Amino acid sequence: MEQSILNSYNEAKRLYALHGIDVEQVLEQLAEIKISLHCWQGDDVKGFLNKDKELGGGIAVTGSYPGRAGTPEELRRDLEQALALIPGRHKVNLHAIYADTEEEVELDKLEPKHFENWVHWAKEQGLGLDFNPTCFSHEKAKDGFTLSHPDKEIRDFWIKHCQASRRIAESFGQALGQPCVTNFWVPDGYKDTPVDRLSPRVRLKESLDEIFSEKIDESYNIDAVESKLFGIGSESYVVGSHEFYMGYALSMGKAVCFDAGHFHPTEVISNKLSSWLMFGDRLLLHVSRPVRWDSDHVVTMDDELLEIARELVRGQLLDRTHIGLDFFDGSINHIAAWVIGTRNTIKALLRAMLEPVETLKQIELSGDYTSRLALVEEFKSYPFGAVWDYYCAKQGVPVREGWLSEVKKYEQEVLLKR
Ligand SMILES: C[C@H](O)[C@H](O)[C@@H](O)C(=O)CO
Ligand SMILES: [Mn+2]
Repeated sequence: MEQSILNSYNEAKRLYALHGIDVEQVLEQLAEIKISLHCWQGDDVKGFLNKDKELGGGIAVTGSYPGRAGTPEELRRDLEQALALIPGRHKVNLHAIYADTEEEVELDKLEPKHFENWVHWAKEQGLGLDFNPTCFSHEKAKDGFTLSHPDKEIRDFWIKHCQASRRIAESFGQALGQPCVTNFWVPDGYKDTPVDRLSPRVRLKESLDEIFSEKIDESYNIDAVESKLFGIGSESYVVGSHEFYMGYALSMGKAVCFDAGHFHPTEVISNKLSSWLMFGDRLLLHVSRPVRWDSDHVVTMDDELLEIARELVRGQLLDRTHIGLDFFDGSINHIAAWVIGTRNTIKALLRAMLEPVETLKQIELSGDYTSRLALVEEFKSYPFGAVWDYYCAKQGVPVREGWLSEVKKYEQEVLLKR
């Protein structure tokens, strides 16, 4: 390790120690946190089943940056490249449409065997896997409804797909010795104001009940449900609203997935986590960045990211939280997007861990809001960057922007030749 990195780290360690913060211990804790890298950033949410299908479900990718992965091998190689530039050991989050198979298989007929290559790879790389049924970009979802569709035949197709997805997830958990988190998100909703808001919700609940009726050991698979305020084409009404899934998850013992882009523009998920975890057992995060709408921009070190990290750290909620990413930007290098978003998420957690939480809580309790504001603001310029640099070097990944030249090299040697 470069001497200058070590010197800066030692000085930072001394400053943090003055506030009772044990930096070595913080770094040990940080190394335990897994971030789930969403595979769909690598190919603009195309997938490998039904490749020719348009992206549906009211989500959109803009940009046509060259080099996106076109095969499972390319996607794995790209993920390896990204992971080599990110400190720590993490997970990869797959959608059902990323099945790696030569077979022409419908979504309701998917089996663990269609994901065997992913499992072998994950084992070899020491990664965990998470999973999602893909209830969009499909003929049977083209009118905007899936699990709450009025037509029972269509509903049954999606129920079977979700049941198949849970079995695949269970096989991941069994093979990899760590639970797979399966997230259920459906786009169902109306563009314009509906007359009947209740019936689709009754149908969605019934479908979910059927999907979850099969008992699966939570040491292999953990179910999460993801709400949304609106999507393209479902501006006026989404069946799986926040209130719907809060109620469903609480009554059924499921996790809630909070996507940072799925609420009103002035609403933040950081303010919701502690409330949920008072009543629910665990949560899933979709760390994303909405710009004016659910635009799924790459995660930056903005106030909300830091506030999410602080909530998890200050409330000791990390043990009950699964952290996943959910952004897709087709206008920049696909691997750089992963690296920027994931490094920022880890860095935000580190920053939050390097705050004098207990002192701040005491100050707040005593009513000394002047000191609270003063300390919080001063800590924003404490030398967390020196600790981050040391952590990256210790974990064997590039320090500071050193990763960028590696991505550019990979772009020249691999991506631009696709
Ligand atoms: C591809 C993901 O499942 C999707 O982004 C979902 O999680 C979501 O956030 C939809 O807006
Ligand atoms: Mn999401």
